[in-house]
Amino acid sequence: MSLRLRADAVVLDIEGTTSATRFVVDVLYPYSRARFAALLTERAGEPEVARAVARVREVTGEPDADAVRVEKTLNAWLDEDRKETALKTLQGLVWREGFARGDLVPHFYDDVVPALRDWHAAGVRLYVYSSGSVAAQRAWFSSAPGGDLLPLLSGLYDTENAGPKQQPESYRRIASATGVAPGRLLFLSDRAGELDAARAAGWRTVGVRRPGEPYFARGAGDHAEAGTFDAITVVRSGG
Ligand SMILES: CSCCC(=O)C(=O)COP(=O)(O)O
Ligand SMILES: [Mg+2]
Repeated sequence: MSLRLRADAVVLDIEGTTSATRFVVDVLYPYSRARFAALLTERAGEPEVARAVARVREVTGEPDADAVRVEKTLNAWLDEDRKETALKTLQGLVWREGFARGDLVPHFYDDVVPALRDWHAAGVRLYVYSSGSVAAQRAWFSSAPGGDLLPLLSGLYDTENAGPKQQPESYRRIASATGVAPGRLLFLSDRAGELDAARAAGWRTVGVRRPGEPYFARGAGDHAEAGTFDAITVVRSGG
């Protein structure tokens, strides 16, 4: 089924929406898991690492947790696929270097990049809102196989600068930062809980349901649905 929606900006979820969850879980997660010990010991003095470690200790209520204990916590969160901000910050630091070295190449579903180029060419602004950190998002989109996609993007949001993805307040914060009216923002995500929160903030929503994705069977609740990005036509104000 194809959808035609009025919006001035599209906000993209990554995992399960632009890209395969399997790639994130089978490639990115092991890559970070194998490098946490070195990050926590050799780079503990870097402000970003120190801040994230302090947050891990705060969340777990273990103020004296040493590097080994923090690593155990991070790995347990990875096993649960818990979208904890401190975990995402530390993963982002590791992945950024993996992408820069060419160890990692991001995955995008085939329909995604052509649609992003079309929407951008039509004057639709594009943003990202993902649990993956802004550092990870920047590395992800700039290392896209067909060339750097960052010039297409007007802004990047994560759980650090916008807040949790299932809370309407996060979507209000993003709307206000972009200056786009909530009713003109279209959020694409694989998770009904995120779509519900966006709609509660007055946004338009489309559930992206791709066969094989973990949330495919659960459906998108009562949100409009699309199986691929090329099934979505975005029409700007006055268009
Ligand atoms: C390049 S972001 C890596 C993906 C990730 O770690 C993640 O948690 C994505 O979650 P999303 O909110 O995009 O479903
Ligand atoms: Mg997702």
